[in-house]
Amino acid sequence: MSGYRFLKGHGTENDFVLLPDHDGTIHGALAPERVAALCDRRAGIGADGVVRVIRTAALAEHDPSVAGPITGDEPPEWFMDYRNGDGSVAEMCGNATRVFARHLLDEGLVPADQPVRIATRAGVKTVTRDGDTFTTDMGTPTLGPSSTVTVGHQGWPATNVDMGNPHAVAFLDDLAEAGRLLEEPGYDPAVYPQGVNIEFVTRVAERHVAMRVHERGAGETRSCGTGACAVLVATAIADGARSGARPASEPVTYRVDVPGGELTLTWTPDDHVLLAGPAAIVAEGTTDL
Ligand SMILES: N[C@@H](CCC[C@H](N)C(=O)O)C(=O)O
Repeated sequence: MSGYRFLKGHGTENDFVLLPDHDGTIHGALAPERVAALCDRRAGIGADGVVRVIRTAALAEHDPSVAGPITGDEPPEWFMDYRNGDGSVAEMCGNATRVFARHLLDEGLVPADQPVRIATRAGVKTVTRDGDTFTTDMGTPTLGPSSTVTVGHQGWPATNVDMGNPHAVAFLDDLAEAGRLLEEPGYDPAVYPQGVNIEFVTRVAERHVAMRVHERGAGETRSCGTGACAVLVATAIADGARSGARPASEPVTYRVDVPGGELTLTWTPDDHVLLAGPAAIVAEGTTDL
């Protein structure tokens, strides 16, 4: 057998090709064309994004800018090098953190009895496991200026929530209003100069919402973990369950339904967002792509 190793995994059907490249010797700078070829759903393996599993020290050799967000005395050994399906680099992927942690645990690359610390371009994330549920501490959300998002001729006000990557959250009466999302929705490039992930949300019940997402660099996907975090923050503020600015005395928890499953989101009193959900590895093999 020739080629290099890959695994295929998903978190609530947000799917990824994992590339174990521990010392950064196989993929060098990981060309965007290779990422796009792997993610191609007809000519490739098919995925929303690629996750390179690489030692933090090895990636820092190719890309010194990754060292910035990973401060502290003990940087995690493993770096989640995330690329969108179009080959672009993304700072963060919430669903991929769970799949990444599961992979490290499955392969014995981290101790089984401790939380898994992962280095990312958006800082260090810690994942804990309880059976098949993986919970990632996604850190503190940042609110930005509101704007308008559009699909065709229809527009909605959107809450701006940064989870390490940018999000615009729009509330709809019915998720079908967003149409087929075959094209990128409109957004204000002055507010989002690096592009944006756009979430469309509708209320289901108290502390329970459903969402669809159009991801930057991937199109409409079946789930988005950082998007679900942004939805929690926007909804909790809209519901008066939490103020963006004021510390809270109690955690606020929402169920967020995505087309690919269900996520549980908690905004803690100390202003962290916890993302909980499943993570699966479904295949592995080798590829020449
Ligand atoms: N699906 C991910 C987010 C992936 C990156 C995003 N498309 C971006 O460009 O910011 C998630 O689960 O958070």
